[in-house]
Amino acid sequence: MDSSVHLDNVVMKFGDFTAIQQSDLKIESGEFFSFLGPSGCGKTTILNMISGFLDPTEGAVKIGGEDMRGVPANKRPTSMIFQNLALFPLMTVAENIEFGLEVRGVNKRDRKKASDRLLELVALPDSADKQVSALSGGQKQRIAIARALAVEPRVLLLDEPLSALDLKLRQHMRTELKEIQRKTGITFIYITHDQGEALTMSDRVAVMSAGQIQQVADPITLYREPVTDFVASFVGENNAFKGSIQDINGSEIVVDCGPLGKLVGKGVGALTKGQEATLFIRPEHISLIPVVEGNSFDVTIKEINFEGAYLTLNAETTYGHSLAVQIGSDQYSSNMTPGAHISLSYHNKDAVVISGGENV
Ligand SMILES: Nc1ncnc2c1ncn2[C@@H]1O[C@H](COP(=O)(O)OP(=O)(O)OP(=O)(O)O)[C@@H](O)[C@H]1O
Repeated sequence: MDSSVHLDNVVMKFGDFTAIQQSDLKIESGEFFSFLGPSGCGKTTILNMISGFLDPTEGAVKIGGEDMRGVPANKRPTSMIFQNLALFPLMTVAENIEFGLEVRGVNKRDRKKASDRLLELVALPDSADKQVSALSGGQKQRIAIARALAVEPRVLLLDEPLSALDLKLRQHMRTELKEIQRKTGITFIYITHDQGEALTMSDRVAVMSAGQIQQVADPITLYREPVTDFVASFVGENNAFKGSIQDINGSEIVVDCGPLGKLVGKGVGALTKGQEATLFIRPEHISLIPVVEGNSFDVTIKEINFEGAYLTLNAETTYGHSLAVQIGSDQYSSNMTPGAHISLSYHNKDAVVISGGENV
């Protein structure tokens, strides 16, 4: 069955305010897809357009190729899991799961069959008769998933469903959610401001900022090849050096970073000489060992933290630019203390140069 979701040139306006700028995006059938972005960027608005709680001002949402204009929320092949889960506290687990089926007139035997199957799927086979109030946070989470799946949606919409859980449980539930998605083959559309969640679970992620989709890619591509300065600074940690493009040699871009000197990186998108640009280097790509003539800078160590396999350094260049560095513990030497001066370096291929830099 086609469970793809197409945002066909949708725009969402609230009065004069454009919450979602024109977006065209196809989410494939059976994909685990996330919208990632800071608070207020429009994630919930996108989810509400898909579920039918909001009608796009322009364009259309298509599910399985079918135009959803005029189809009310309760008639769409979607199910939603909310941040607060919205379980019925005075009902048993089975009653919660079966609720949607009961509303649809499904008989008791088939309802029980469905809830038994779903409790098996979410690894809580013996809890049908338990009261919801007696469950732990993680168990409630799984029941919310089972309840949402009971009505056999083609698309499951998840609105930051892990945000109320503690860190350890949240990390565990990521694996579980991914596993449930794999077993059911349903399209999962997940919204979050937590990049760890988006990157670990998703096949693809759309990074959003101020109502605009900035980049759609698989997690590794997003991390390694960000196409906008917003994505480069929002996804993972990054060091940003603003400057202007001095030279272009094929894909290698020389950025004049003022007093810091000339730094070289791989160009992303169309770039021209003289243009303002930002060069990004990940903390783990900065080395203590001189790797390339020219790509180096002298810093003062401000803080050093031992994290086991690696060390993190907070450093500052002579010109007051702060820098995050991550190095293997094997590179540690006893003279690396706060106040010490060291030289850092990186490979050209590990830095990316992106036009602009207003978000940095
Ligand atoms: N009904 C509405 N009327 C007017 N403005 C709205 C309405 N709903 C959302 N907005 C605005 O649209 C923008 C996007 O909101 P949305 O809730 O989609 O963001 P979000 O990324 O989900 O944020 P959060 O992570 O904080 O939930 C915000 O500026 C919000 O104030």
